[in-house]
Amino acid sequence: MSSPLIELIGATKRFPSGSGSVHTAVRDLNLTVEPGEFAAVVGPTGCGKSTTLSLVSGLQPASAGQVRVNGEPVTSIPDGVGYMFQNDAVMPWRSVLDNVASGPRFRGMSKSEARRQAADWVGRVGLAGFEKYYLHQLSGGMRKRVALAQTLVTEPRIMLMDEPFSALDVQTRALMQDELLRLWSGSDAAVVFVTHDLEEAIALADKVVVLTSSPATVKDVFTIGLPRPRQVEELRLTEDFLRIYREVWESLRGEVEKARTKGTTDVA
Ligand SMILES: Nc1ncnc2c1ncn2[C@@H]1O[C@H](COP(=O)(O)OP(=O)(O)OP(=O)(O)O)[C@@H](O)[C@H]1O
Repeated sequence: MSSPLIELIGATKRFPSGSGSVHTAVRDLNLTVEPGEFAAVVGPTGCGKSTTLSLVSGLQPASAGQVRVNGEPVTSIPDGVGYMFQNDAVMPWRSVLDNVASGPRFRGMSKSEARRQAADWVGRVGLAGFEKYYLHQLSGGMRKRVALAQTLVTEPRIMLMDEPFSALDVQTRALMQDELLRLWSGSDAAVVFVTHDLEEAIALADKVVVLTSSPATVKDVFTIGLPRPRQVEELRLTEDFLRIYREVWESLRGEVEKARTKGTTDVA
């Protein structure tokens, strides 16, 4: 049997903290993600969600356990990984087109081919006509579309997304969620999507992974059998969605309460 595209086996991450002690951010975490699967990761604030992503991206080596991508141990940033974070990695001094072309250029593609592919993706994210604009001329939602095109233009096999839409207003956020689902559905990419927002997690994902309060380990994994294609705003009103929400929240709530007791003030 072939191994999953992403595999964390007993993954643990410790960071040095003050006075020579060690802080365990992630402990004995097991997780698999298959090609074409959309996994959302939720957990209390500060529990270790971003650290979990950084293990998959190779930005942080595991202190113990194994992290594999495509069956190979992760020792550096694996090929075929695209990122999208809360703060976009867009360059304000470059036009929309050149921002999107920068990834393929960095990977050695000729300027003309990179721009051709970038123009295609700018169109696919709904920004045709804005190729020559600079970032300050765009709304927050449009900048997010640029970031999405930047991520997708390299046709990643794995998309690591860390609260990419959390800075957007509610309506723009829903639009971007739909947009992400539409674009991802045409690919075979595996997605790991970290969010504080349980509704977002359920609306987008095939499975929702609930992490414990710090240190993060997997508490529960919920399969989300809601049919696709999905329109997130309509989906949220359905009985099935609310039933799943109650079920997952039941699991998450205990961890949020534990985190609060430990002194964390924000909620998942
Ligand atoms: N590079 C680092 N060095 C030291 N400690 C770190 C480092 N990165 C993360 N941590 C610690 O690990 C813990 C988990 O952080 P992480 O950012 O993974 O949590 P999170 O669940 O993504 O947080 P949030 O919900 O606020 O986004 C925190 O206590 C954090 O301070």
